[in-house]
Amino acid sequence: MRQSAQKTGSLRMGWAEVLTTARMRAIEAAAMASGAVSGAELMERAGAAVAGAIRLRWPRPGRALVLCGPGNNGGDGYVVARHLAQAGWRLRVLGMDNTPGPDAALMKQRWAAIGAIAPLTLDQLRRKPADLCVDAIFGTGLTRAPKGEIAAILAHLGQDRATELVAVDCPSGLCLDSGGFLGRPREAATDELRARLTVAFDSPKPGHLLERGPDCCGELVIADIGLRRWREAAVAPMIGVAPSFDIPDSRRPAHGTAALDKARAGGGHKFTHGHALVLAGGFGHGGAARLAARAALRAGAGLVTLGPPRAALIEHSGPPDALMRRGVDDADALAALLADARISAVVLGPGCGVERAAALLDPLLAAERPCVLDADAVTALAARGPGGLHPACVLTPHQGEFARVFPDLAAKLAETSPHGPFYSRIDAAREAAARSGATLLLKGPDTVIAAPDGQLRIHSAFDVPWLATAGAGDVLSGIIAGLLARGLAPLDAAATGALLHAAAARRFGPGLIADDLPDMLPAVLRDLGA
Ligand SMILES: NC(=O)C1=CN([C@@H]2O[C@H](COP(=O)(O)OP(=O)(O)OC[C@H]3O[C@@H](n4cnc5c(N)ncnc54)[C@H](O)[C@@H]3O)[C@@H](O)[C@H]2O)[C@@H](O)CC1
Ligand SMILES: [K+]
Repeated sequence: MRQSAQKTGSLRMGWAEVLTTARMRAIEAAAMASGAVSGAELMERAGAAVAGAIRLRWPRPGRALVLCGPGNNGGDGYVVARHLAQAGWRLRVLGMDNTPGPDAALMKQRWAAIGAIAPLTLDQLRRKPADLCVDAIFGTGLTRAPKGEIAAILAHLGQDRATELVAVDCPSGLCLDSGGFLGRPREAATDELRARLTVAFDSPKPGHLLERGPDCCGELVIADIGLRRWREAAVAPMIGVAPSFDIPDSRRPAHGTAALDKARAGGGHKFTHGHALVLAGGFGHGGAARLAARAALRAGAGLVTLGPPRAALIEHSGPPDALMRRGVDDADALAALLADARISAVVLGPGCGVERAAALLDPLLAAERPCVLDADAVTALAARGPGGLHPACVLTPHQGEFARVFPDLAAKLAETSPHGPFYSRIDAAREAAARSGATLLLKGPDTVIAAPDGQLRIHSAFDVPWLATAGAGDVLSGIIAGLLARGLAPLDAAATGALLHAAAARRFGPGLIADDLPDMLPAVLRDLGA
């Protein structure tokens, strides 16, 4: 997501609902069935919103080329053309030679009354240069990979970096349920469509936030077209629980901080803020655990104990003095330590060593304590299989670790197909959470967090590429553990943790190293009013 998405009123509140394309269609259908609004009215609002967003960014009218596809996305395009022409733009409209549905047909007719429609062909596209090109070829109705002339047109648009591209709902070909381009490899490609601006309707879709979506949509604007009443009335059976996402720089993410407020309401004693235990590895490998422990302290855990083998205790004698240290040699020692019910969260994995992580996993799981399983603990899980976890476990794999534990799901995630929707990171995280019985946070700039009951959050942080730095994952584990220790539910702890982690990186800026992250947390928490 680029910067000005934050300026749209509906997104400023922070956690927002993300709609799958099926749910979006159901909401539109409910609105139209109510008789309160017609499909044509919705299309007028959608097209007007796109034209308005264009005029805000390019106030001086120029030459615009509008490409209209065979369905309602094309219908929106004809509305955009009409509004831009009325605002003094010089228009060329290329349209598919078909009979669209009644709403799009009406919009085509309304445009035809004031301007020409040339055929949507590569030849026509190349004829005259334009300052701006509006892509209204395909939106949420894309079911299969574009072929033939349309594929050639999209390839041409992908290669043409000189014309500003504005996408209606999405760059055409993008699968809005996954963020991949149908029929193309899942990785970035040099000729993929890169819009400067994408105007989507009512709510973001997963494809705007995942995989190629953020890079290819450019600045994302969510236009309110008056469907909110039906979205809020929509009940779960339509499509299950909708995921949420965070917007960079949002000041007060309602749900995220609500969870923190609740945790803080416990009172002032250090034990009411929980006690996090961070298990560390052998001598010389303690840096990762120290990062996690510092982050757990900064995230507000009342007490944090670092637990290396006794022989490695000496390595941890430096600051912070607020940190407690306790030797944990083996499984028996951990079981004994966890007999203290005041230890309310545990981190296992960062810098731990796979063998030690595997040995400590059994007593940790037996204690049924909220825990974060990261790094070497995830690798250790791969050997024994992901079964037998519990919902208070938060598993935090990056893509590579995910593939070790869930190779079949990772393989599905890498697949491309000519038909949509693609198997998405949402599908993979949800399936992995259900299979393991744990809360799963699949790391990336497009972090997806799934609870075993199907609840989902998306945390989009494409604007902080400098967060991909050694040790940042260890800090994330520590933040989540700190929040778990304070009593947040696993899904809230993981989602709020991802949000605080990215916000800390954003506040620091480029040049960040993982050591800087924990110490940015007080400022971030202050900003959030938490
Ligand atoms: N339904 C509504 O009330 C509203 C819809 N809106 C617009 O409508 C769009 C969805 O409209 P549609 O459902 O008509 O879908 P699209 O306009 O995205 O495209 C669907 C059309 O393309 C065809 N198609 C799909 N894949 C193809 C391929 N690979 N090659 C050739 N043809 C292909 C389909 O058979 C169908 O005719 C949204 O993205 C949005 O832009 C907006 O106007 C808001 C209101
Ligand atoms: K489009």
